Amino acid sequence: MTTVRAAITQTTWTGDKESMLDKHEQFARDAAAAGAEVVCFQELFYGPYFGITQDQKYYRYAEPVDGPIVQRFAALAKELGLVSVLPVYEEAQTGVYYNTSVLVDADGTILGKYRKNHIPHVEKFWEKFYFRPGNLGYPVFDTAVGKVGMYICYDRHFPEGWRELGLNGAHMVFNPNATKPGLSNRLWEVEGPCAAVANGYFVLQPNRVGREDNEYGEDAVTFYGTSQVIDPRGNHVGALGSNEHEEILIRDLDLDLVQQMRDDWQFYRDRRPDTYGEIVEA
Ligand SMILES: NC(=O)NCCC(=O)O
Repeated sequence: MTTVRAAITQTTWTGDKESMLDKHEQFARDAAAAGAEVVCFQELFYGPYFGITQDQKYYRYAEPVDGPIVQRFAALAKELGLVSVLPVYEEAQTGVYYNTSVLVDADGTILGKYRKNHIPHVEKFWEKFYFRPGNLGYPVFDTAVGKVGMYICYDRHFPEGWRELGLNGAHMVFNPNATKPGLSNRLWEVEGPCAAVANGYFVLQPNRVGREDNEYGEDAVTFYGTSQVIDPRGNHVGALGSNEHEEILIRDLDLDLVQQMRDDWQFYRDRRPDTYGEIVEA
């Protein structure tokens, strides 16, 4: 059996970037001490979820992917031998911003990045003010823990991207989130398991938790946590995260399940791309 010990974290905004960075460094250290080989943080992990409002001041949270934040956590990944998925606010060039996850291997090498392709612009998720849609497709990377893909929050409503990640060879997909009560609750329950079974891979979904009180006053929202890890048969691996508290979820992934599920259900054989032409018409 090939087992990977994975960690995902759910945290609450402290009110400042430096303490968020320190908190996540400690979480990575705690995860590694518990034997984790890979960690994924929540969406835009070191900032508030500023999509609640449209305010230029939040552009200052962006930095290049070779900037100090990624450098710090790449050095930490190397020190801890921990594959790390780092959801950051990327400034690609002056005034060009993406919602990005950077993937760092266990030796500290920056393997690449995924840029969120589907950008929401609905009540309190005003992301088109902050991000260009991604332009890097759906890459999958060979890491020390296996074949890793990434997909970010609102992306999860789009089965097409999940499928691309499967076709590109993913055995585990990390899907960092910032979602809150309301329309998304039921979707949160079904989308991860559906993606896992349809594509025969593990889905790992950290979500923010708690109220971002100190940031938006009366407009503040409460994120519901309940981070989850789902196996290729659609079952939860361990319990969901708390819906109130910060937490590190540490879960053992039996990677043999990927092949077993794909052998039992021949979805890759039986899919009919020749009948799906309309999907790729704009
Ligand atoms: N962060 C983000 O994309 N939120 C959109 C709401 C959702 O998809 O749950």
